[in-house]
Amino acid sequence: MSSQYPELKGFYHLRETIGSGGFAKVKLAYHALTGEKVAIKIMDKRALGDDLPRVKTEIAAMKELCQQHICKLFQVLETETRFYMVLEYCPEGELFDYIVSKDRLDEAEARIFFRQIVSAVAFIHYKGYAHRDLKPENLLLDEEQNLKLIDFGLCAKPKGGMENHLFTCCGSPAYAAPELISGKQYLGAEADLWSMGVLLYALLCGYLPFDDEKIPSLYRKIQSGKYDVPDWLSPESSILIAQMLQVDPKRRISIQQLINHPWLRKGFNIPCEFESKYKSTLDEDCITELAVHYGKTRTEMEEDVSKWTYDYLTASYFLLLEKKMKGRPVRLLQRP
Ligand SMILES: [NH3+]CCCOc1cc(-c2cn[nH]c2)ccc1C(=O)Nc1ccccc1
Repeated sequence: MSSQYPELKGFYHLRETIGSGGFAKVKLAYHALTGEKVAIKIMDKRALGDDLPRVKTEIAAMKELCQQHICKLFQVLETETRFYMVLEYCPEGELFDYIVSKDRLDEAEARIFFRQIVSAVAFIHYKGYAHRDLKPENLLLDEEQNLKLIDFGLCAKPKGGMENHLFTCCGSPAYAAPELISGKQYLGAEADLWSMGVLLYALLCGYLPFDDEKIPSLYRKIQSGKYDVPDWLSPESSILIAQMLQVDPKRRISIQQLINHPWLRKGFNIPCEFESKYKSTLDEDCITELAVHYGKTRTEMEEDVSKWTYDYLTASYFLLLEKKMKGRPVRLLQRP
């Protein structure tokens, strides 16, 4: 296997393919130095064709977006023919499959997931990004059933901030906002809020609010803003969904209002926190373990790690930190 991916030899032990979408293949792998599992997204440059800029967009975004509900990027490798992105492993798969397996979620369970989705989206908006492809296939579950947002290939960081308009029509039709599919200019944050309304509906109902095999009739349904309200939806759930699925983006609820919404606070009584739980200071135990392994002083190791080059050292630091956050020993497997 590694002969096919010589660049990974000695650094990662590749295992089975765990996902593939279009131009990318995602494989389970073990990070050799820590023994931690990772997901490696492998993209062939030739197969990417015009989609090559999407990879650059995704890499640049994921380097900036370190948060507990965003799939963590650990390392980037580029060769003549390929890109590799070493990512946080989410063993419980897509939220999409979880919803299908349960038909639909009850309000309490939907609320736990939706708070995590709001946390991730509020964070990327705060950092000046719009995701633009929010859907259950792009929300993965880690071993503690926490959601991790993936696929920033279509995200946008409008120049001059989130108040500036976007033009590209993109994302998955069933989750796309009316203003986005009507070819008008739109605000990324407002389009993401619509997609989150479709997501919440899918969590609570187990099917989509707007659906049709033919794209033109799907678009008409979206632009009508009319959808079925099943009798199992509580009045509070229906009100929140209606506030998000407002055809006029100016009447649509904002992320700031959503964070404090009574439906989201029910049973929690605290707003959705979206600040990153990742500390900006370096963890001493991880630095010490790496310094010993590489035969450097702690100061030298702090300088090297602080460059955040997203090479094997960056991955080793983050994965040691993951071990620590999961209460495992902060130890590298191979001692010098
Ligand atoms: N719908 C998800 C299919 C698997 O894709 C991934 C899985 C993981 C993953 C799995 N475990 N941990 C992380 C991390 C990233 C991706 C991903 O970005 N896939 C993708 C996105 C756009 C185009 C092509 C592929």
